[in-house]
Amino acid sequence: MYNMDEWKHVFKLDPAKDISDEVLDQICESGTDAIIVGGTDEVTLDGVLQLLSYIRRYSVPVILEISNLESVTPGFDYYFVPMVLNSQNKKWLVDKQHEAVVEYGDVINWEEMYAEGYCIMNPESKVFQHTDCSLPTEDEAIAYARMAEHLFRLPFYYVEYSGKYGDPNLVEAISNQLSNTKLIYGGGISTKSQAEEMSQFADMIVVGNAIYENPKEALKTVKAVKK
Ligand SMILES: CC(C)=CCC/C(C)=C/CC/C(C)=C/CC/C(C)=C/CC/C(C)=C/CC/C(C)=C/CC/C(C)=C/COP(=O)(O)OP(=O)(O)O
Ligand SMILES: O=P(O)(O)OC[C@@H](O)CO
Ligand SMILES: [Mg+2]
Repeated sequence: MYNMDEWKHVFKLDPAKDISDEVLDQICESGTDAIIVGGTDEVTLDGVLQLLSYIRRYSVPVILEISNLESVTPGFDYYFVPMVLNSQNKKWLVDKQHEAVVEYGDVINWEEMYAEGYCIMNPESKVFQHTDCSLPTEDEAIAYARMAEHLFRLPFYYVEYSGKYGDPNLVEAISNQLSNTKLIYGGGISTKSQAEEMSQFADMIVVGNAIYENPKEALKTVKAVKK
């Protein structure tokens, strides 16, 4: 339906956070390639449905990044399924996903599902703590990327700095290892120049918190990477 290979910029909206209709309209009309709906905690079915019905008035593709089973609903274009590669607890790597497939395996439309191998690099972030991660060294993060590409053949490897701007040198080093697996970078992008810098290396950049903190600047990140 859509060509994800061409996506360079996505906004991530958190169903647990308040946003005005005005900002939501601007996000949907910004020219971004897609909108991801997702967050770490307090993601409810009500919150997800509210965002979905609003975004659906626009033509922008909309993806649910699944954080819990209770908030999964039909109606999205795609579903991204996180697998946290640097979690110390296999619950966040494979068990939660396995539980979902045991229960709903017969009704899943696999064409809509895309796995994301997450490498979470900010120890201060909620998601790092929630999923019991350990901080990888640069070499270890590169090794996860190699596994994502060559062993697991994942569609996406997600370098996640949630809430903090990350290290462009690491993102560059990781990008040099990936050919088929797409590299997603997210975390702390709040200006045009940060968006430009990370999109030199990542296939797709994700802008989340800046939407809530400084929507005017967040909107400018779209043009910065899509010139
Ligand atoms: C379409 C349909 C109705 C289908 C029915 C069948 C069905 C239910 C299919 C689902 C199949 C499936 C395999 C589901 C997986 C279920 C699941 C619970 C997987 C676990 C995912 C996981 C590891 C979650 C942990 C949290 C996490 C990594 C979330 C990702 C998003 C993320 C990193 C958010 C960061 O949050 P952020 O915004 O930075 O946080 P702040 O609030 O601090 O800003
Ligand atoms: O909220 P920020 O820090 O922009 O991060 C975006 C995204 O990677 C969060 O999952
Ligand atoms: Mg967020």
